[in-house]
Amino acid sequence: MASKKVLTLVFVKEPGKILLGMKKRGFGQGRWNGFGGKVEKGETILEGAKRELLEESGVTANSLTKVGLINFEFEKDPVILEVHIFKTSDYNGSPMETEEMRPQWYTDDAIPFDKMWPDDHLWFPYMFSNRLFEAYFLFQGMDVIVSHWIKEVESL
Ligand SMILES: Cc1cc(-c2ccco2)c2oc(N)nc2c1
Repeated sequence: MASKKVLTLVFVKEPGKILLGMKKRGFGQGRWNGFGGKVEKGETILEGAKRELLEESGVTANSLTKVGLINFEFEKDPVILEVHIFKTSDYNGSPMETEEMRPQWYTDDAIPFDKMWPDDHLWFPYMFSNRLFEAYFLFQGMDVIVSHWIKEVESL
């Protein structure tokens, strides 16, 4: 019986650069990613996204813009990850290292895709060109994408 786990990812943007975090432990450890995690009972997806960004980077988002919605599935695993992706350039605070993440700014033309999840280079162009998207990725283990689709949508 398939079940869903709702997660968030937030990318902080400045003109020409993006804030990424090196995941120091747990799921996705050793990869650069946006900031995020589980949405807890009693909070909205937006509240969860803001909370995880603050917990993981010390940055407070004043507003978030929807970027996309991705469903990730792993072979032989009934739990589908429903990941809601946001970006912000309206925030307070300077990024700081936490137990979970080591933040670092990257210029948009030098994103370390070789040290990120293998799906990122496929949907980052939608984020950078402000095209709302939905996507699905089927993983075999943590490194191999067996199949995927991405489609631009008018609303999420
Ligand atoms: C399978 C997978 C999971 C995540 C994830 C976990 C928590 C939030 O997102 C990813 O994030 C990115 N960029 N690719 C990802 C692939």
